[in-house]
Amino acid sequence: MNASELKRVSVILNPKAGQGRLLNNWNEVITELKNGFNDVQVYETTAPGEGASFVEQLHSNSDVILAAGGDGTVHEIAEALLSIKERKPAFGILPGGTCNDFSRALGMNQNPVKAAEQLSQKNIRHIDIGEFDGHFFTNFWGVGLITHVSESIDPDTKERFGRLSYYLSAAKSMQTWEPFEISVQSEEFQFEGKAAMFLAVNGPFTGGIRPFFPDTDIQDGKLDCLLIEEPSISFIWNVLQNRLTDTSYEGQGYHYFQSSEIQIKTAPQQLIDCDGEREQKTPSVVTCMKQYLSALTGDVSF
Ligand SMILES: Nc1ncnc2c1ncn2[C@@H]1O[C@H](COP(=O)(O)OP(=O)(O)OP(=O)(O)O)[C@@H](O)[C@H]1O
Repeated sequence: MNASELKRVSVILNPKAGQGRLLNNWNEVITELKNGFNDVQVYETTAPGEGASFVEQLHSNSDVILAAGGDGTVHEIAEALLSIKERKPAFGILPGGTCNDFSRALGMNQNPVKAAEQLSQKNIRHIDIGEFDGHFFTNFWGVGLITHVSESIDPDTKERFGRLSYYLSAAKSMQTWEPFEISVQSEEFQFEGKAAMFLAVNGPFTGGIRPFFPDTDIQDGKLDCLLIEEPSISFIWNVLQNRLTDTSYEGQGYHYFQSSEIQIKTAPQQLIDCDGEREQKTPSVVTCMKQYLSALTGDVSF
């Protein structure tokens, strides 16, 4: 698929995402998109799951499908698109939620009008996608502390404090976390023991910040993985200083590695957090599907 073939765009809009943030300048967003594409159609969702149904209806008549909303909308639409067996339209994001982690990974401007301008440039890249047990993820797969953090975010706090609510919830979860037994098996790294969290990421942003995984590459066919045995203040300090991949910190309760396939077993069974959605449980085999999706990207060096 090359840029000149991208003419028909279907925009799937969650008008409720980020308290309707995208609607503030929606006419300008559409004007920008029409500068780049011949045919721009908008479909508004009215309930969870409708984004996926739109993808099923629209994919054969669209060159590009844009997810307009937050990370939940992005996950739903990307997963539906990735499940299509035939030719897949290209994927793009108009960021409209709280963290917009995967849109940041694709280099999208967080101002929706500017993001529409970037999309109209038709800068197409083939990007990696995560897969586990028949499901897809664009940004991350995790168990342990990360699941507790997203589960304990209070919707009112999220509405008032936005991204800060993730850190407030993380601080709360740090006091109540419980270790679990984990077995991590991959070609590059093996571990058996107690842990607080295991995370495998495709994009570098988690909770809207980059320091967790400064060096990720979403075209290298590998996931960046982090195993934390016991979270500590010194660990958080390392994270905030952007030094997580510095191997001299190995042995201080965390392990960082890259891999394209990881087998994870836990006891007791753990709820998986996948791009912020929490439905499946361990055990799992998590893999990276190299350059599996054509995506419209913004200003980012790959
Ligand atoms: N009209 C709608 N009303 C309510 N929920 C919807 C609607 N359309 C889509 N949804 C669902 O809302 C969920 C959350 O959406 P999304 O993550 O985009 O917004 P958000 O929660 O405001 O953003 P963020 O996750 O970044 O905070 C998605 O799972 C989506 O399926």
